[in-house]
Amino acid sequence: MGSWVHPNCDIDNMFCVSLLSSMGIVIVIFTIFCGWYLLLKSLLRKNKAPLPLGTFGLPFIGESFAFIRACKANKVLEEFLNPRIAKYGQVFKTHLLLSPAVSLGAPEGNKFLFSNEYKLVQASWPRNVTRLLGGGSIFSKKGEEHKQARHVLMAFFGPNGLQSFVPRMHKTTIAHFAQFWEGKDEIMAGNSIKHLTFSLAMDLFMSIKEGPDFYSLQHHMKAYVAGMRQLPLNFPGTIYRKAIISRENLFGTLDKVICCRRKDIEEGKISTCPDLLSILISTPNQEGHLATNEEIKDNILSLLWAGHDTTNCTLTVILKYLFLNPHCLQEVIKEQKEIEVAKAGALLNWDDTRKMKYTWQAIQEAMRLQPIVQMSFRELLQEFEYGGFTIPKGWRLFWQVGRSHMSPEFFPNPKTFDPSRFGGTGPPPFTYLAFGGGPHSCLGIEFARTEMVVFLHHLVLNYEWSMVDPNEPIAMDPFPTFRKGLHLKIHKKRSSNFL
Ligand code: HEM
Repeated sequence: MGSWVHPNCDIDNMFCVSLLSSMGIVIVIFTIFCGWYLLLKSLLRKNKAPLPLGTFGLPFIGESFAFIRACKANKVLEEFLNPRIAKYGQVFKTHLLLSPAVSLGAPEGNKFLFSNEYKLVQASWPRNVTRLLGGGSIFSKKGEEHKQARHVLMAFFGPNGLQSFVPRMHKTTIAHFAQFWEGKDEIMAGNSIKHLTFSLAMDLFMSIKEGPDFYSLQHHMKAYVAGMRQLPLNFPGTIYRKAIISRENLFGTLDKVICCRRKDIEEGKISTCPDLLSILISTPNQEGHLATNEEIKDNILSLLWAGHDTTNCTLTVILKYLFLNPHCLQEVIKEQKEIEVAKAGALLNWDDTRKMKYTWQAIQEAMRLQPIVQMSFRELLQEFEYGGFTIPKGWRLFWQVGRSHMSPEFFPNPKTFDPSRFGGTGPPPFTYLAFGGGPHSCLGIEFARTEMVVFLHHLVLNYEWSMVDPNEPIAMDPFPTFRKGLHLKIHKKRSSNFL
């Protein structure tokens, strides 16, 4: 009995057979090719140094959770680095924040990394951060473009640029103490100092004093900065989405401020260097180009982000170490008194701040014991060999600020707070990295140094302080933050010369 067959069925069957056999051929060719490729790769690898020891951890997540947990607990060295160094050696591989990564060791690894910027490695920030910083930001620039951006910003952040702003910093600091510390016997120092460093940035970056623009920027900065610590989940209701919206709101205010300033400069109503904004508007890069509004906005936001919490967290850490080491505090007071006597009531200037050598040593020592920025990443531009290992292109190098800070070889009695380590020629090169190193080292180091010594000048001459809980724990958020806000008892020693 003949079966009923659709007239198109034979054609379909033939088509299926030929499709299957073609696919079979493709699969066979693909398999041969892959086998050949793997064989070739393994033959080539035989002549190459091996990959560093270490583990990539879980699929996709890698060792990110262990790393983030150690960072948050302020125990990167003890809980993440040291166990791996003990197991795998100074150079080891891991998998962090969605990418294979290698730690090179210190100080040799630091030297290697910083001297190969632009050549073998380049700065690399996670996508969640670059999306919020914007393409015009110095943090997003690579190679030649980075050099150009840095050149323009140094017109403000270099010693020559900053000199004229020191008396203004001192004045704002005095006003801050009068508003927030005067008449109090207790204070949450973390909040107060955060407000001061924000006020200084507002004033020196854009000449914005407390008022509607100040409060609007302060409000939106909070949500913006919170987004930097999130995965880039851009959905309604996520912290990341809120940060993106805040960036747009911040841009709204900045647009208005930049527009007014351009007009004032064009009409000759204002000098071209009363603050960072005017300098950015009027300073061409080495190729003669002026910055666009987008670049100016991206950079101002980036600098507010990079310079605000870093400096205020550092100041709180210093207050702790000076309180716990009264003999060092006495040295700081002695130095500041000598400067004050010589000033005879005038506001501090640049030269005064450079005379505050012991105070600066105490700040550096506090940052040795408690690094503020914990680590950073670089992306590998090409494969290279280091320490007997092959490091493949596309992996990331991650360096840790504190890796050599506790080494007795470079810092004898490493747990002791001893500012004099930074006297003379200071620690050996590439062992102390609180402000990074190489072409991407901290752009704001002189700005931060000046803010901090001016703050300490006023504080130690006018106030005594004690920590309500000397064991108040510090969490990394992402910078060292006292869990209770650094609760201090304060006592005014005398009425200030300036009040
Ligand atoms: C005590 C306070 C500060 C600490 C501990 C600190 C630390 C650092 C570190 C470790 C780096 C290097 C990051 C890397 O290599 O990937 C860096 C870079 C940077 N810092 Fe700071 N910083 C501080 C204050 C500031 C201030 C006040 C500003 C500006 C207002 C600033 C702006 C920058 C910028 C723009 C970069 C990137 C430079 C570049 O890529 O060329 N920092 N900082």
